[in-house]
Amino acid sequence: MTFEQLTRARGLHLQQHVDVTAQAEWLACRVADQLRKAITEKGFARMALSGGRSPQAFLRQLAGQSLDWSRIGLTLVDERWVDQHSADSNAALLRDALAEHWTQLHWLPLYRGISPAADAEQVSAALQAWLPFDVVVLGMGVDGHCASLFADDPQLAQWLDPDAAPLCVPVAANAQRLPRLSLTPRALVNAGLQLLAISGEDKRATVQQALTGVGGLPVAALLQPSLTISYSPAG
Ligand SMILES: O=C1O[C@H](COP(=O)(O)O)[C@@H](O)[C@H](O)[C@H]1O
Repeated sequence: MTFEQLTRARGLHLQQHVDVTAQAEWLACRVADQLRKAITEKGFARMALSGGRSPQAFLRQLAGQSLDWSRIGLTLVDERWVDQHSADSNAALLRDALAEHWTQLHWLPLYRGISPAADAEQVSAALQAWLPFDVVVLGMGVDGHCASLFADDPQLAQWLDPDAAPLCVPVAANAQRLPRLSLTPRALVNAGLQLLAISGEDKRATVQQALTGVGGLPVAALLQPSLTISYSPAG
């Protein structure tokens, strides 16, 4: 089956873009519309965004949207356990991209500087009052990790449990990566708007593999029928 056929068969939506610029514009408009809708209906909106290298163009476009930022709560789907001065901080990526709105919006940090386990507990408690999110924008590594849910994490099965997983979990360091904090599918599914933004043939091949159920890829746990996959060829 082709990628298009597979996504359709699994009940997912697929939005394809001619390039990363068109993708960033579409994502920003779609996210802004959903935030406005939530603000109109409830008086506030809450969203969780991804870090990494991919979201920069989307975040720049989002910063240019006309929104009442004082009614928007923002957090991350994952974070390296580093403070916001580190080049590895996902919080710094969002803060820099949304600098003009930062003092208005309500920021819920994942990193709190106590310990990964204690920080995850604090975030899980805080998220109780935030869920379900109005908007979740996921990214994905070419290895199929999503948020900071990694295939080689010995605790992955625990973190993917849709009923019993904590909302935010500490992800242990290994030779390849720093300690991290990650939201789990229990926190990330059921959002009003759920997007997975990927770019490039290699990431598309990874999602295709996850859709066929091969390889135990963490992203597979998030490929729910309410999800829209936004795809562009690499820029
Ligand atoms: O580690 C991470 O990687 C993924 C993908 O990042 P990218 O650099 O390939 O865009 C990202 O979604 C996640 O938030 C980040 O912490």
